[in-house]
Amino acid sequence: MEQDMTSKQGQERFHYSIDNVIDKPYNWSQMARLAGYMKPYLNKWLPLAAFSLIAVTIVRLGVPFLMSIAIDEAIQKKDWSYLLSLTAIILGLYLLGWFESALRIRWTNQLGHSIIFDLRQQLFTHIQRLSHRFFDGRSAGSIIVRITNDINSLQDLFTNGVVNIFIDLTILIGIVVMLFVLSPTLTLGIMIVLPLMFLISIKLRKKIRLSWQKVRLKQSSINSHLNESIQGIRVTQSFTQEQENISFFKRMNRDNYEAWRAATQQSATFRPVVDMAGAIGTAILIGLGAALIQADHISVGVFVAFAYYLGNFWEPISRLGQVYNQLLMAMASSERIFEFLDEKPSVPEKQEAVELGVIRGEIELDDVSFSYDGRRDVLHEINLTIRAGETVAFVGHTGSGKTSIVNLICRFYDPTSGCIRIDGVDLREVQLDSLRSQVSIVLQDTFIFSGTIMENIRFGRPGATDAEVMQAAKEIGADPFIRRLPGGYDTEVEERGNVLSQGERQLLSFARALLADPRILVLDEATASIDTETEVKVQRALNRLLQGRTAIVIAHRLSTIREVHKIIVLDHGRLIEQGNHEQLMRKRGTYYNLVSTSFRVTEKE
Ligand SMILES: Nc1ncnc2c1ncn2[C@@H]1O[C@H](COP(=O)(O)OP(=O)(O)OP(=O)(O)O)[C@@H](O)[C@H]1O
Repeated sequence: MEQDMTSKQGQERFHYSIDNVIDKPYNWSQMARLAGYMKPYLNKWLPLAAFSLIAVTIVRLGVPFLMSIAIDEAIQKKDWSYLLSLTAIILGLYLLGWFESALRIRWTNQLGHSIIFDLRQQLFTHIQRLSHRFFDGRSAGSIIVRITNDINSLQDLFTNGVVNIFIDLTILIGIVVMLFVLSPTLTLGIMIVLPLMFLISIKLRKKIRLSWQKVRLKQSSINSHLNESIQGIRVTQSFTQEQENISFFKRMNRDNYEAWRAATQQSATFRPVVDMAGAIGTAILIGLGAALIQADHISVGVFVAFAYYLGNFWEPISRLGQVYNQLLMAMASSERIFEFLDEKPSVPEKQEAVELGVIRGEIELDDVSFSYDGRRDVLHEINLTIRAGETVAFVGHTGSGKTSIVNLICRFYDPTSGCIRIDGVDLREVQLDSLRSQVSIVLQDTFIFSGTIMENIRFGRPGATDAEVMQAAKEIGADPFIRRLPGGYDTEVEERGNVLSQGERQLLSFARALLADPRILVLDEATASIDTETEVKVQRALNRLLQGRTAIVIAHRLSTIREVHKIIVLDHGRLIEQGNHEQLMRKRGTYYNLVSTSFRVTEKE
């Protein structure tokens, strides 16, 4: 079932298809897989778990039993020294109970957090390696939700749930056994309420579970929307859509609030059911107990022990209900987490993949066709050779397939048919790292990471020294503007590098690429118009960057195109012309038309 945010007022601008309300309560193989995450910690925690289990059982079962002895054997027989020793033992047991619970809270928390740490790390690591295809189909928000919310919802289970299940079950069984030992008649009398309680609670549980799932879905939508609306805030403001955004958020926020309210209300009905069962049980105890005492079937001590045991009986039942809920929530979350973990990269690395040595940088596309979705081919039988050290420009109308070829050369995707070779080696045969470490991409929209300018350039080669970073910046011509910044190379920039201008960001990304010193460089030239002075700087930097390596430029500026060795003209995914500027101009074909229509506006031919 798809969850979409349909509006109460017609068509919504935003659409989130995120998750489903899962109505199948159990998936044991999944639970076993989840439990597997405890394995590394078992050696360390099992002795503690065993200690906790034994200590809790002794305390919870022992105290009421000793009370009954104290009443029947010491108080009624006025044996004060016996009473004193029993009191001392009871106090000792309470002390043991206190020590156990303090210890348990600490270690179960540690266990839970360790498991959550592992799981989150594993999920993040896995996602880092997934292919572009995975990210094509998902919003960043929905991925973030899984790494945060879904994993958080497992936390409760691992910190309290797992351990409590064992302890509570043991106590429950222990109490029932003790009650039967003390008085089977009274026990049977009291247990009459149990089936009734179970019936009501099973009904309630299902409702409660579904309503909590709904809460989670609403939160996921909120998170996805938050992510999107903050990333897109500039567009929102420039189209003055803030009001619409606010009212959409308000609706989602209200939905979330309502879901919470419903879920907490439903959850709150469970406790009274348990309490009611407790009250009925107590009433039966008093009535039936009094009759049994009168008839000399049980002693007063046994009666008191019963009251104690019963007091301890309902709490674990109520807690088990809670754990059951946690278990179901965890099941829904783990299903989503495992779905990501099971996602295989769509460009798999072969077991026997070879490591590319230092490449010369010759690229060959041999009859390459490609489709993103398996339905529509965006590249058709491309044959192309780029010699080592050559600079090649891809030109063509928007959507003609320029970026797609580049995506294939970096092996973000595999061709549907045909083959791509670098220095004669099929890309499907090589280790991805050894390929990608020698190919750099400079995108139009330079991504700036939070950190200093220095760190941002160093991203190109993490091992580079400060001097090397500065050298790269100098060669590119970024040094003067960096030095003019308030903190120079140590100026902090934020995620999108808002303190920098478009041209400055480009120079920064060139410096980054120069530092990486790749054998193959792919450059998606920025389309945004920049002033002539910056243009000259960028062009000079570009020439420096392209020197001595194979370079592919998705070109948007005539000044760049004229300097390249070869121009490849694409049209609707087909390679239709290639040659240098003069040759293609003379041909008066597509390139000629492209230049006269697209480039003349901004530049003279
Ligand atoms: N991730 C994707 N999933 C599905 N289709 C895609 C994807 N990326 C691009 N396409 C489609 O592939 C075709 C070629 O796109 P491509 O990005 O290669 O064009 P381009 O020549 O680089 O265009 P532009 O100059 O606008 O960047 C387009 O029709 C586009 O709709």
